[in-house]
Amino acid sequence: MSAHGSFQPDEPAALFYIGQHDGRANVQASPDVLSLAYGLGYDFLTTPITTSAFHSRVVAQAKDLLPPTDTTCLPTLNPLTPQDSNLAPNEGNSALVGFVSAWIDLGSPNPVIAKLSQRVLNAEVAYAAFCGINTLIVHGPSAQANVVQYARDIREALALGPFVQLHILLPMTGELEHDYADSSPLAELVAESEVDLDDDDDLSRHTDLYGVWKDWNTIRTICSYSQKLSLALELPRQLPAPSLQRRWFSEPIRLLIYSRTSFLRNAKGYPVLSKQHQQLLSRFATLPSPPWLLLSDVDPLEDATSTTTTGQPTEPTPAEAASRSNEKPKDNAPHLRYLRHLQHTQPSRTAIERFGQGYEDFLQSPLQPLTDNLESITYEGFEKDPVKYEWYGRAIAAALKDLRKQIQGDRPVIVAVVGAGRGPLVTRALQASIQTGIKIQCWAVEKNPNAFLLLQRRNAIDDLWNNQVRVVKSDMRHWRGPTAAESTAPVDIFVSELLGSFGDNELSPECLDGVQHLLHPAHGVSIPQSYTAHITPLSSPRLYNDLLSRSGIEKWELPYVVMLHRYDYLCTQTNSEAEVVPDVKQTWAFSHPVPGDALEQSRGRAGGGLDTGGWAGGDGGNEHNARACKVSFTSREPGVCHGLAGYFETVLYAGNDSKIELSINPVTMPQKSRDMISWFPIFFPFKTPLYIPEESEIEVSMWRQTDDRSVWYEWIAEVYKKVRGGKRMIAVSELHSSRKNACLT
Ligand SMILES: C[S@@+](CC[C@H](N)C(=O)[O-])C[C@H]1O[C@@H](n2cnc3c(N)ncnc32)[C@H](O)[C@@H]1O
Repeated sequence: MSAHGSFQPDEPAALFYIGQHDGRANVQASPDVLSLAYGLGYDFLTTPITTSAFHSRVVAQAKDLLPPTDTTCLPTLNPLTPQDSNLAPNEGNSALVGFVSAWIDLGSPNPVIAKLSQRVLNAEVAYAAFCGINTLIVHGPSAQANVVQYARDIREALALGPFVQLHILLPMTGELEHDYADSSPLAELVAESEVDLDDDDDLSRHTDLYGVWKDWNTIRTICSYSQKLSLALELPRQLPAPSLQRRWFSEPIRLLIYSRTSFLRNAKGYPVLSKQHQQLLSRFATLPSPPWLLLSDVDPLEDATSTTTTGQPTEPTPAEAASRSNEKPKDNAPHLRYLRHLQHTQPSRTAIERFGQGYEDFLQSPLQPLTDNLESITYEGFEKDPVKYEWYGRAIAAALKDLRKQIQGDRPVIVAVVGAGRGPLVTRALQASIQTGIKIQCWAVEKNPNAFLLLQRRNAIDDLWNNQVRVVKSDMRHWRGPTAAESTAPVDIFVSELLGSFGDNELSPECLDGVQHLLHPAHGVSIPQSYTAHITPLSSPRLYNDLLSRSGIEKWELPYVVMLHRYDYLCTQTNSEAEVVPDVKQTWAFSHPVPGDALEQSRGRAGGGLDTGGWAGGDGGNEHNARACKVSFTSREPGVCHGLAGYFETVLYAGNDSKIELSINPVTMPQKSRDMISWFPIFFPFKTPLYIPEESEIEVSMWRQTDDRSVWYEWIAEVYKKVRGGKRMIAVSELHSSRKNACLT
């Protein structure tokens, strides 16, 4: 393993050694210490930036100034002297992670301490960056700190160097296992001074399960979700509730800190992690850039190597040497070896995880197969789906059996695959005919000229379709259907796959409307018969951050297709198997053929005629495909909503004794179409993240709008806090609209 952590997928995360994580007893990183650490298998080493001499100097300065007599004249800090830091610019520094002094107290209620702390932070960050150490860890705010002031200081420090990366060290829960809150000698001086802590400034932030997360949210919000800011999260021995684990998983954690207390001992006395810890680590290991693992307070270099803190190995005395030769070889780094073992024995990935590797949290514009002609490689991607075509085959077979009973005589059943692509559904239709023994006349209609060529080739191959298929190059809305000479009957079954991640977002309703007039009026079947769109509120700092870094304002007004990976559902419920699942609500539904007179009425308004195929447009001819909804969600835990995750479900065919469905809704997908890989979810972003307090309601309004020539979506969310006897509105998002990027019909 290289000395530098690499961010390649699958590559095990790098590990660090640090001494005491409060930064005071840290081993000073000399070249000797570094090579000893590498020898043990560590990749990086942490180091304090300044010395104890510097600490003493600042404490002395603080004592002189306390209690503050004139708070308008706050202290400055003299520039660093050679005694203040052992660091110097050096090539090896890229393997070091700097610890900003743990004894500062940013945001202290005492103005002298707050100011001195800020000056120390700036001096240390600037000097570390000057020396080439750009990865720096800063302790989170103390229990008494003003978090807003703390965050403001961090924001200033982030600007001190172009490559500076600050990792805020926070415990996963509010329980103070370490000295997170009160280790600061500077803070201790407050007690000696006459400045009282405000009585209201209680420590309740840290007794609230989400208190630490709330602090983090304040810090990163004030730092405008800077990409230079991330988290070093310290893991307790007992992990908190799964909901809080999921929340942290969605945050930009670059370092996971395991200290001695995170480990248990197995029967042989070796350090191991609990099952829950292993599961959490496995989850993090699935990330394209897994966090680095930082071992703290374990395997001290001194114990393992007889190394002094200056890095010089000490000679054992003759007596020590004699006794050591009788000992069995000592495992110098059991914690490290154990974590390496876990890294190399991670569970294998699911079908969708393998398929989506490299696409995690990657925002893509949805396909527009109606306006664009797809590439062969895109079709090839669809065709790899192990579930979708199988289910379509079953649906066609079931429909054939049901229709055979309804069709008079023994004429073949007319099956038309509309939007046939390269023909996988044509193959399934022919196979269903063989399997059921029901004769069909098969049509393949495709508007993409390149795919049309391939369809003709496939048809000509004896072993494939053997010229059984009538291949038509046409937009389905303009197809006139089989002529009287070709068929004595209208189409019995239309088979199509025109669905996007949100069901109707690739204009399946508009396309199928345009061909519906060719369907047998009495018993004609559309496969799919219906589809529904679904949403749930999502927290994903990762996606929000990605959008922030993109140019243009239109980026907030578009839905994106994305394989969601680093996110948290804000509203959940428990299913019948006692599993926590997202609360996913339906927005609207479409079914085919369009029931009743809806189509005719719409067309009538538009002045178009059914027999022309397609509609004239512009006068409400597509109004029957407009939709609107208002759905409400409850959030028990606090969070931030960055957008809405969208999904679809479809009934391919529900017949006399079968119901064949596909779903990408995470709640129903395991039962309906597990392992299907053709669709990732869709994501509707919010330009301004919405803070969601605990016990609140999120009301989402959504529209599918049409001006007859195009279709677009609009979305908005309102947040209400439940109060006694009702609810009070506390936030509302902008009204987003994809009209400027509408899908053309
Ligand atoms: C998502 S692809 C599915 C292709 C194929 N059925 C499959 O499952 O692999 C949709 C196909 O429908 C075609 N298509 C979309 N709208 C169409 C229209 N109005 N008329 C004809 N073909 C259309 C596209 O060119 C594309 O080949």
